[in-house]
Amino acid sequence: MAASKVKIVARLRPRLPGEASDDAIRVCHSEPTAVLAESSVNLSRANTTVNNSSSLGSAADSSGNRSGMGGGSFTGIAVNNPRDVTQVFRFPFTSCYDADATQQSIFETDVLPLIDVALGGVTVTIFAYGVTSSGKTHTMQGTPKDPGVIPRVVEALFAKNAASDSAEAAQVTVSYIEIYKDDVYDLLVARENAPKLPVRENDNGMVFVAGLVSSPITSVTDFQTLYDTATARRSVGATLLNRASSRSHAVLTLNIRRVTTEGDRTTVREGKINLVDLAGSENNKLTGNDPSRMAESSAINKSLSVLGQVVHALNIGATRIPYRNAKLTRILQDALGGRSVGLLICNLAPGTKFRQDTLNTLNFAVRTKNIENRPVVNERDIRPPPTAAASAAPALPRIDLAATSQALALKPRPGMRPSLVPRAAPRPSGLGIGGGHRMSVVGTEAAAFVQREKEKVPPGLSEAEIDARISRAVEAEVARRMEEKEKEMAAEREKEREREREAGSSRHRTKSPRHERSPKSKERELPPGLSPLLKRNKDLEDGLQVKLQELERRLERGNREVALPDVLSPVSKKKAGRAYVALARTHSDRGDLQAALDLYRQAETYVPDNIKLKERIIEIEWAVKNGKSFKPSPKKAKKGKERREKRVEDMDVDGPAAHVMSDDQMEVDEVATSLTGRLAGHELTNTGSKRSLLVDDDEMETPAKRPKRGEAGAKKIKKRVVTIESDEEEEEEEDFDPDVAPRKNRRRVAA
Ligand SMILES: Nc1ncnc2c1ncn2[C@@H]1O[C@H](COP(=O)(O)OP(=O)(O)OP(=O)(O)O)[C@@H](O)[C@H]1O
Repeated sequence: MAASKVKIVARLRPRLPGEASDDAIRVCHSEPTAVLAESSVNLSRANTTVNNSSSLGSAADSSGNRSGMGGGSFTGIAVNNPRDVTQVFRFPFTSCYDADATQQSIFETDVLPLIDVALGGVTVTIFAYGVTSSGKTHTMQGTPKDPGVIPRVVEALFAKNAASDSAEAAQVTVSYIEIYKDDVYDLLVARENAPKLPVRENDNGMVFVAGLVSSPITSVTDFQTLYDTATARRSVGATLLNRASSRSHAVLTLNIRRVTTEGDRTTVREGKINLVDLAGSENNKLTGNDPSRMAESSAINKSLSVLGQVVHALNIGATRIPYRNAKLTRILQDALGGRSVGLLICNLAPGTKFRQDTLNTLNFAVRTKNIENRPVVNERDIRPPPTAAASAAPALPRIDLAATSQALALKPRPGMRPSLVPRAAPRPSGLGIGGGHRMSVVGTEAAAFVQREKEKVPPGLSEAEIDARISRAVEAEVARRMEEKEKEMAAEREKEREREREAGSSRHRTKSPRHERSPKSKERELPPGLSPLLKRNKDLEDGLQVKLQELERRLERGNREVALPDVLSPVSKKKAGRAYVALARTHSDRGDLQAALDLYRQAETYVPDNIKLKERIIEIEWAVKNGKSFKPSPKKAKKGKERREKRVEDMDVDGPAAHVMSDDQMEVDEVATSLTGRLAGHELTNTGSKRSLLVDDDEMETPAKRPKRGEAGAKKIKKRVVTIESDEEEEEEEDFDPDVAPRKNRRRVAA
């Protein structure tokens, strides 16, 4: 099949009771561009664009329109620039729905055509994206009186079944998962019995959730019963913005198997429809989240941020797409640059309060628009044609035969049933579970197993029943072998620990207790990005130890894609983000906008929720794309800013005012040095103070030269005066304001 771009539609929900009425966000249907200002921005051209030339165009009138500009017409979403009322951002969409749009119209226009695609053997993924309370669940699930996309898809599927020849009716099975705090749960299983399910990848690069129930349904009523029970299990909670806010991402999958006969050719097609209701990105200031909601919120925001990174990586043609950084993106891998046909419904909430979130959503949408998938038709010929009884057989619970066959490394042989799914070229993957142990058996052995199972099948069974039986047997066999392997690996790990204990006690006999854990041997095991940080810190704090163990576990599992932002504490992330912003700013001042953009994007990976940063990225992207220069808007004066001088002389390094480099400083230091090869920008300390890094290397205390924390004895450091800019506000989110210019050489050191 030809490449297919993800289709994007936008839907603006109506105002809810109590929401102020304003026109910050508008849906335009074929609106003459003559009424939109020249300075408004067309975001289709430039992914994300902002026109900095505020001198163009006139102020918007009360309806947001302007006069006297250009020709043509515009269909899409118009958003007033929150920072400059003379500008309008325009996001063109072929399909966009305003507050009056009905569920029926969205379904008929954009969803219904995809059902035939799935019936043709292709995977279709429809997902609802948007800020919390923007109407995602309303769009996907709806209400009993006004059902959304999910119930309508099922209804349409069975309506098509009823209208077609019974021999060609689709057999449908359903699975339903939620991803809550980055763990996957089966919603078709009662919550108390639902374990966290592992996400696995077979040798063909197909990602699947292991152990997931897939239930057959034969009617809309069947589905509704199942769906209502499962939906009630979904994690929902009240926030200030939404009384029933989804605290998880939910993915409902309809597996569709269809047998068609044309002449003497009988074909089985297996399609899928993934219906994804994402949790909404959250601004904790607006949601008023308590600590438990905050934890959920941070998991939600992190996974959505990874989704944004995946989309960005696909857009720039990166060699590494960070699918593995969140379960959400692993599971949606096929829909993002994979083999499925995609539809993204961008849900938007009206009003100034949501304007920035709306811009973020639309920015994401525009990036997603460029993603190209390569849909694959999952079909195979069956000879001889099945009997009528076989085709009309009721659907049976199925497992992903393709996935399990792959797990068993099945090689189709003459006479064997070919795989249902086309084979892609094997992709290099991680080391697999257990540091290189693959959960597979030798092909011939597996083939022999299936052959034996086939021989056990009593005569007279339908094709579907034979499939189901073999699938179940294969599944049981895989589970048995995996269990065996787990046991073997556990025994190996135990032996390894035993060896380590023995080695440790022999070291203990020959060395002092201080050398019991050799830092050197520890460093060898660390991922390359982390070891320099730890090298400087002999006494690892407990939290870091835990993270380190987690990293080691991940490495053991073969996940090589551990990103630095995953392992830093929130404070360190903030500081690392600031360091990148400071560097970006210096590049931007020098006019190297591309480098600045890359650095701002790096900063975004550390502080994905920072709105000002997002705005800055949008602005610079536009400037880069259009070859324009970039002038940041002048920095607003900050309240309460004061300079104070700290006299640091003859201090005991263990004293409260001691100038000791913190772990966090080291991390920032590391980021800054690794980026530039020398120190630049600001060094940020735990106290919220900043020191310029634009100093000669030999002026800087390197960690090696610094007195060690906790070291006995009052070591003195050189008498000097350090001028430190300190500002309590600096720890606040606003401090990421990309307009903060790097202060030149704040640090004056007097010998
Ligand atoms: N098109 C619409 N028509 C009428 N009401 C709507 C519409 N869209 C959303 N709503 C209402 O807005 C509120 C929030 O919608 P919903 O729960 O679907 O948001 P959400 O994006 O799923 O939020 P969260 O991410 O927090 O789960 C609900 O009360 C819902 O009924």
